[in-house]
Amino acid sequence: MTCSETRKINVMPKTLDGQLTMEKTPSYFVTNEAPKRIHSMAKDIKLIVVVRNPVTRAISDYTQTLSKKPEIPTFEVLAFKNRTLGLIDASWSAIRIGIYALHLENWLQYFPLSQILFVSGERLIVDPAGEMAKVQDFLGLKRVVTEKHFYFNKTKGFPCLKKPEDSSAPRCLGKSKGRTHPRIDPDVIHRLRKFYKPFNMMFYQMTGQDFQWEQEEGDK
Ligand SMILES: Nc1ncnc2c1ncn2[C@@H]1O[C@H](COP(=O)(O)OS(=O)(=O)O)[C@@H](OP(=O)(O)O)[C@H]1O
Repeated sequence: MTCSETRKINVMPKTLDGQLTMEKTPSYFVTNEAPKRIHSMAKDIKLIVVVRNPVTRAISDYTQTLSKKPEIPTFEVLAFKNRTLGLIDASWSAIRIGIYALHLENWLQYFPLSQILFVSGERLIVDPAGEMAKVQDFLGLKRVVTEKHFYFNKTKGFPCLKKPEDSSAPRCLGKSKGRTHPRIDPDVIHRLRKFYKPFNMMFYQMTGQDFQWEQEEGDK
């Protein structure tokens, strides 16, 4: 266990009877050592993974880095090992993270599929209550969060909470969620879609869920 993981466990509140403790670290899904370590800590843990079209995910990842380091090369430059040959750079983290089948394989060495819930990032935007129903069912909770808790915020362009527990005002996610993505060369998007297709197919087969990423028109 790393120092930061030990620190995390030490600061986490004790779970009392009738309570669930949740912890969110997106990087665990793509960290090789994570499944083994988590399994040795809690074999019956429930795992939730939010996945979205890996092409959009890569662009979103790049957009986030760009906001912190505006001097980085363009997405088109970073995406290729050799653009003329159309050779994608799968070692670039923005691209590697989207090879979901590869990461899942690692988790399935330690956890059965029944302990993992895959939430569609696309459905979460168009039907947040529907996806939240699946989450609550998976966790064995009563469906407390429902349709009536969400509204679509036109300015933000995303669903927001009508009234969170801790305040009387509606609340959307912060400015760093739902940023406008830069325009990416359609040829590059096309090449990336081709690159991900076999991995996506493998992922659908492994999870028994068709996320329909091949049907989408744009990158969103
Ligand atoms: N309700 C709502 N409001 C705002 N944003 C929403 C919402 N639901 C899903 N999303 C999408 O979540 C994306 C950001 O999530 P991240 O994966 O970057 O978050 S985190 O790093 O795991 O904290 C973010 O990606 P970007 O659009 O690229 O910013 C959103 O598309």
